[in-house]
Amino acid sequence: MTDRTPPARPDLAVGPAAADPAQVEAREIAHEQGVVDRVYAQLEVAARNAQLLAAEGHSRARLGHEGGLVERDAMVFQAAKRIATLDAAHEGLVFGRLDLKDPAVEPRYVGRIGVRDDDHEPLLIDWRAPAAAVFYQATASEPQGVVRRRVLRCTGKRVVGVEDDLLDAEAETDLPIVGEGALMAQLSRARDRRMHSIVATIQAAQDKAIRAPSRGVVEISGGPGTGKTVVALHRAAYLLYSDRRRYERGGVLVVGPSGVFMRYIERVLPSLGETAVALRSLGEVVDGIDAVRHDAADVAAVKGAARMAELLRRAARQPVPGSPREFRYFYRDDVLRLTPGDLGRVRRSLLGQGGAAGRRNAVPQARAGSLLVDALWRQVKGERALERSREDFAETVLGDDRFLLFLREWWPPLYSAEVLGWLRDPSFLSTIGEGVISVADVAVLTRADAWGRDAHDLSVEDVALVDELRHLLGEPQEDPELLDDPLAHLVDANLPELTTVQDREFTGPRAQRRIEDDTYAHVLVDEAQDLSPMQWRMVGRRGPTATWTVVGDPAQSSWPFPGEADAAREEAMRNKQRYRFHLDTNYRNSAEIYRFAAAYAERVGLDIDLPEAVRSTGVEPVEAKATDLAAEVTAEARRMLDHLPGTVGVVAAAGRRAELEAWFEGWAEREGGDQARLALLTGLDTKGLEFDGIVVVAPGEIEAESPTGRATLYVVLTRATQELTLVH
Ligand SMILES: Nc1ncnc2c1ncn2[C@@H]1O[C@H](COP(=O)(O)OP(=O)(O)OP(=O)(O)O)[C@@H](O)[C@H]1O
Repeated sequence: MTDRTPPARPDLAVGPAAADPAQVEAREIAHEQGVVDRVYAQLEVAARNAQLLAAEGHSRARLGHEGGLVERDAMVFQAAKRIATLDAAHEGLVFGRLDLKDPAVEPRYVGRIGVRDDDHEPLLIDWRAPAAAVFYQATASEPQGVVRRRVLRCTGKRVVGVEDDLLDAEAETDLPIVGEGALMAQLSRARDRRMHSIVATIQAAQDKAIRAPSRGVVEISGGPGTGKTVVALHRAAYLLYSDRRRYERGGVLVVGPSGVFMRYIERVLPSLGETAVALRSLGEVVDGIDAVRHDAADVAAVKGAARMAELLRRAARQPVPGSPREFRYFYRDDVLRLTPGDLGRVRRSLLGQGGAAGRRNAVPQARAGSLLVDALWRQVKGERALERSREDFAETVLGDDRFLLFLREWWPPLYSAEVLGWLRDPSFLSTIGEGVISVADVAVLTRADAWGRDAHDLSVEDVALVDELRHLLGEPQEDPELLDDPLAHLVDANLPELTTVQDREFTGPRAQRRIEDDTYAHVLVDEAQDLSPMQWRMVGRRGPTATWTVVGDPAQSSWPFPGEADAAREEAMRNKQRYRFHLDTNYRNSAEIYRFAAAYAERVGLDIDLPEAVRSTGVEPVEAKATDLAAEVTAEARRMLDHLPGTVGVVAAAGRRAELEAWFEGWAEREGGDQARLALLTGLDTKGLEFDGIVVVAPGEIEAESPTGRATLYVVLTRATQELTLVH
């Protein structure tokens, strides 16, 4: 079922002057060009005015009514500038026209932003404004007063085509109806390396999700290619428009599966005039970290599990591995000794002082020093010593290099990546893991391939753990009370002796923002079915008071324990109200390709959400048996590149990555460097992406790669718009 009931499509020209279709089209284009020219001219005027007014000073801009106009014009100017630079080649500023039944009402033009004429009458309506909603919601069965909906295809400022839908066949009108329908024209276009806005052809069911009220959590579900991602991005633009103050100030965070995916979607919001959005892949959610490497499936399954939260909570309370376990101090006639038991008591008392969240880094070194001095003072027995006051004693101890060195080692500021590194040690892991993780978990986490080379070499899965620790430990900060530390001169020189190689390796001086700055006013999670419980905790921290958009399709999930992830997702949403939207038309795949993918999914027992693919190409997917895999795959990729106008993806199991690159060495340059139409990908890399042609290398290997390999292969099979070849 398409969202819009197919409109009536009579002969090309309706009405009295049934003329040559090409002539009618040319006449219509010329007319629309006149309108578009007027809009651009007015935009230039607005831009000049905005510049002049802005030059008069910002302060006026926020005063009174006139000020409001300045602000608006400046916005128009900014948005227009971005549109002009970013998307002129693909998408025009004016894209829609509505002709209403009431002949007294002038046609309305809809565009990426709103533009008014000199009398402040709307010349172009912002697609997000209430007056534009009918452009998307009118259907042939419910025309809502619209007779004809027209989509203008522009290249830059030039109108190159129009596509009409006659919505009210009963209406008495002599409006000509031109073209094949905007949606089909849009869906058949060649794909490039970027996702484009669908602002001209948003379908009614999609529009409902986009314009849902900015409350609680909007959940968008649907099978492959139903527009979940692109709809969610348009929703972000809609929210910024409808409550700019709240969302621009509070920030909008978009979380997606990979860096490749973030690059794929990064143009959509700027092309809608919005740039105030943080786009982060799961490996980049924590400031200053950009992890791209994935752990092996079994390692990822342990690191992402909910039990890691308790494991890390325990780790964050442990003594620093390798730090001194006791301390002796000679004072007058006394030998004072802090035993492991004494130090444990002081540590627990300090941990109790880290604020409501019990954060270790929130307790300054000076506070730790003072408690240790108390513990020492309680042991002072000798008469000569007791002649002196506690203050004298404290001054002596705190001025003693030996004590200060001990203090630095025993209560240092802790970096989360450093604490994560402690988990590499089997005995540390066994101590804190008792009753939390299994022997099998310990075996997985202590395997050589479970961790990177050092604290900076983090996997995507590690990032959620680092974030958990950041929130358990608090920000490491220089202790202001120790800034004039008499020991400062000593510390630099002595650091190599003070810490083990491992300690220093895991002490990352990463630039981090403050924890309080992590939150956003809106959080959009794409491919939500893939988040592990630990990743839900990380993302949840970004939006305790935010509104949310959550997008996903459970059948495409690469997380093996959905129950646990659902619980963590509930926790992250904190009982917010849900608004659910379901999309059921596949706009990506040809009907032939999706039929093939759906049959596969059913055969292997995936519980799929079955959308209807609306576009048929007559080209069935091909399965080939290769005797020489490299030769077959490269020949097929060559064939696709030669006759498909857009992109081609070659997908193989992660284990074949290096081999695949060798097969295609030099191809990227041949196809035009960065603009290359060819991409080499692993199964997981393909999440959320699409290509005109897909070549799957040894699909059985992708299936066998992880417990969720079948779901991954289903994702791969649903990436192509035109052609799909599997080489076994
Ligand atoms: N209304 C529309 N008009 C034109 N194109 C559309 C429309 N809706 C979706 N599309 C196109 O369909 C393709 C699939 O959209 P999108 O990637 O958002 O789907 P998805 O549901 O997130 O897919 P998946 O779950 O498989 O990753 C994109 O090329 C998108 O531009």
